[in-house]
This record gives sequence, structure tokens and C-alpha cells, in this order.
Amino acid sequence: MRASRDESDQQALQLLVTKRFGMAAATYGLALLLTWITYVGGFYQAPIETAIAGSMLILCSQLGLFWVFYKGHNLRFRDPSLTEPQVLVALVWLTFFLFNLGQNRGYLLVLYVLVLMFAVFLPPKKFARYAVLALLSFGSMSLLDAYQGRLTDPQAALLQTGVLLVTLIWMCLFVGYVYKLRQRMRQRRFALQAHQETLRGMMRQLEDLASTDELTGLYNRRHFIRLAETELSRLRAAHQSGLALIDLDHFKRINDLHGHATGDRVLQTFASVARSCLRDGDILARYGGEEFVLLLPHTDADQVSACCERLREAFANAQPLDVKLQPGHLSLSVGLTLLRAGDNLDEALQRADEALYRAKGNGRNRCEASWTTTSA
Ligand SMILES: Nc1nc2c(ncn2[C@@H]2O[C@H](COP(=O)(O)OP(=O)(O)OP(=O)(O)O)[C@@H](O)[C@H]2O)c(=O)[nH]1
Repeated sequence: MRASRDESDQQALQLLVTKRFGMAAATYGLALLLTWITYVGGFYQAPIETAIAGSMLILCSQLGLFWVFYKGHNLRFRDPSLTEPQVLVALVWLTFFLFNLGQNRGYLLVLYVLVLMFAVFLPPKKFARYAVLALLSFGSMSLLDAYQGRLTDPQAALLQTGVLLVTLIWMCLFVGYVYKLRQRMRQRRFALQAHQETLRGMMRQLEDLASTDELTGLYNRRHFIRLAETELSRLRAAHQSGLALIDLDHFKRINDLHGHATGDRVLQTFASVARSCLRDGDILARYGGEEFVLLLPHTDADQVSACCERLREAFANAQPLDVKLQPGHLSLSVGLTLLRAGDNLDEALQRADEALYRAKGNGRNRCEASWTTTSA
């Protein structure tokens, strides 16, 4: 269950980062277009081989990254979007491209901002590193031009570098702000998840409380009725289930002679004896006071009789813990019936109750049955 959830989480993550990769690849497509527009327009100041080399750099890097994403190798890294390699490749290519534009490069300064937009979700320190790299790359191109005596307009180059510096400082501040905002949102999400877990735990406790009898730990009457109705609705035509009402004999006497605490202990003893006599799917509940109800799914008359006899004998031989009772003090009476498809639960309980009444009347410590339905 957990493994499949992890797998679907991984798939959702991969889909997200692949979409991001698609966006970056589309941007590179535009960059390719720009290379050739500037070449055809005569702004590119290097031979066609250089433009081809720049285009190949884009193509090869994107094909390589596509393969990494396609094979899912990116998921092995802490940042499966591979933001840093992408930004690094983009900065190298952009510097190469702008260098070959000569003095025209100032027009396309904004491309540094575009590249760094892909890095805005990096931690601020890492982002600042790439911002400095962008500034140094741009600044050093003008310095190289000046060194080689090709810088015709130093003031314009200075202004462009200044504009880039101010823009990058602003971007660094913005990234710091976004980072803090995301940290705060993550903390809130964790707190919310913790609250949800607590609520789920409380809901489970409430459900247990609402369906369980506190003294014996058995289901209570309300929950039994719900389970029995479900069982009855699932019962197919040829099948039947056993239903038994069990009442501890002379329980008032036990209370009167030994005290209420002993009575409680006897009730608990019945619950544990009954549990050890029953199968996993059998449904036992405290019906009220010293009366219990038992539903044995997919059981015929012989099986339900045998089970209740076994239970009667086991209880008669039981010895409640920390309580001194004379042998023969514990006994119970049982009224049995069968539940068939189309039966009414109230009527079936009524039949079991009549049988129980007979068992009491016939001297207690026995099982009596009432198999026939009123409609039969
Ligand atoms: N200790 C204890 N006694 C309870 C509890 N619930 C009901 N009783 C007592 O169970 C007794 C039931 O008495 P009766 O209905 O006369 O039944 P009985 O004495 O078992 O007699 P028969 O059923 O005819 O054999 C009453 O004294 C109730 O007070 C409980 O949770 N703990």
C-alpha cells in the first residue's frame, strides 16, 4: 500500500519536473531561433561555424537532459528538476551568444533575467551565486572588448552592466522573500498534517468508544444491530447464520452475595471465555446488563447448537481472576435461532428471546432453540 503510494508520488513528481523541463526546452528553441535571426539580420559578428557550434551546444545539452528525464535518472538527485545544471548550461550558452553579438549585446541583456527566472526557487545563496556569475560573464565581455580595443562605447557598456547589477540585486531580494514565504508555507503544511493525524486518531477513538462496551470490551448493542443488519443483507438465499441470546444465570445473586465488583469480574470472564470459544468472523456483543448476543455467520442449526453448548460448558468451568466463587456458581442459558435471507432481525431476536425464556423456565444452564420463523 505504502509502496504504491510512494510510486504514484514519484510519478506525479516526475510529471511535474518533466513539464518544467519542457518549458526550459521550449525556451531553448526560442534561443535557437534568436541565434539565427541575429545571424540572418547581420547582428551576429562571428562566422557561421560559431553560430552552428552555439546551436549544437543547445541541441546536445537538451538531448542529453531529455535522455536523463526520459530514463528517470533525474529522480536520483536532490533536485529532480536539475535546475542548477540547466541554469549553468543556459548561462554558458548565453554568454557565448552575447559575446558574438559584439556591441549589440546590450539589447539582449534581458536574456540573463530570463535564464535566472528558472532559478528563482533555488535557495537564496545558490541563486546569488548564479546572479554573480551572470554579472561577471557580462562585465568580462565588455572588459575583453576594451582590452582588445573593440569597445566603441564604454559609457553604454557601463550603463548596461549597472542596469544588470541593479536588476540582479532586486532579483536576489525577491528570491530571499519567496524562499521565506515557501519555508513558512511548508511549516504550516507540516502543522496541518500533524493536526490531521491527531484528528484521525481522535476519530478512531470515538468510533471505538461508540461501538464498544467499556466493561467487557465487546461490541455494544447498537453496533451489533448495525453489523447484524449488514450480515443479514449479505445473506444469500441458500445460506443461514446462527443467532443466540445468552443470559448469565442468577446474576443478581452473585452481585448480592459477592458484591458488584465481583459481578463485573464475572461479566469480563464471560467475555474472555466466549472470545476463546469463537471463530474470527463471529460477532459477540453485550446486549445489556448480564445478557449477550451472538451471531455466527454461515452456520447451520447443528453448528450453532454445538458452539453454544461448548460456550455454556466453558463458562461453567471458568474461574474469574481474584474472585472466590464456589464451583457450580457460574452458568448461563441460551436461546438459539437461525437467520435466513429475507428474515427480519427484530423477529429473529424475538424468537431467540422466546427460546431463552424457555431455557430459564426449564431450569437454566441449558440451550433451547426456536428454529421456525413466524412466516414459515
Ligand atoms: N455487577 C454488575 N451487575 C449488573 C450489571 N448490569 C446489570 N447488572 C445486574 O444484573 C442483575 C440482573 O438480574 P436479573 O435480571 O434478575 O437476572 P438474574 O439474577 O441473572 O436472574 P436470571 O436471569 O433469571 O437467571 C441485576 O441485579 C443488575 O443490577 C453490570 O454491569 N455489573
